[in-house]
Amino acid sequence: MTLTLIDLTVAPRGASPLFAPLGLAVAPGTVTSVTGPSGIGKSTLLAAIGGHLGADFTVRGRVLLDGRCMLSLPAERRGIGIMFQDALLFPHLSVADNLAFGLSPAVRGRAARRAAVAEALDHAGLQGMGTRDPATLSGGQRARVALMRTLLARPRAVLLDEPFSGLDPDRRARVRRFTFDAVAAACIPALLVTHDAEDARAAGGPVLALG
Ligand SMILES: Nc1ncnc2c1ncn2[C@@H]1O[C@H](COP(=O)(O)OP(=O)(O)OP(=O)(O)O)[C@@H](O)[C@H]1O
Repeated sequence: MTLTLIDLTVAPRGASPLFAPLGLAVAPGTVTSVTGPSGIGKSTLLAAIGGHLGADFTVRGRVLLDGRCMLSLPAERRGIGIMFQDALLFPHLSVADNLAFGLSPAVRGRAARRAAVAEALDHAGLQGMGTRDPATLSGGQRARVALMRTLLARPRAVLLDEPFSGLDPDRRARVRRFTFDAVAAACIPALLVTHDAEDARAAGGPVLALG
């Protein structure tokens, strides 16, 4: 699965485009970083790719996933996962139920779904914590649950919007490694919006500087 942007621009209705036309190919399992000054349109770019932009924006150009054009599809048919800064977990659901919520409907049957959630907990280093209330987890643990929840939906690409910015430097480095490894294991393309040069370096892929 490759994510390709061709001459992509996004403009608030009646205004000029936020950034010059973008061209980019993100290979499966790799992370391309998106940097740029505040307000240049990084989050708006991700929303446009994911299909979450309101009608007050005009998107031009093309977004392809394995050659298939995404822009005419609604968000739910694009299969593109998004993870935001301070990714929120549902406070009224246990950690395991938060993960189950993200799980793709393609995983059928109670036993298979339970096994998939247990595997995700294992992966996130949270064995035995499925019954916990998310509020009792550390910031790093919550970030890992949020990432696993995004990946359990089996997205065909993933967009990460400052997902590490709420974490202290030590946790940040560990969650970052975990995230990039998970993207590689899922073999899907990822875009990472970040203000942090260390994030971009650790991502290992090209850096797209807007503005
Ligand atoms: N509904 C809207 N109508 C017009 N302009 C908007 C609307 N929503 C956002 N904008 C503008 O679009 C621009 C891009 O915002 P966006 O949040 O994508 O920037 P960003 O690069 O992600 O910034 P930051 O790094 O601060 O998160 C901003 O200048 C913002 O003021």
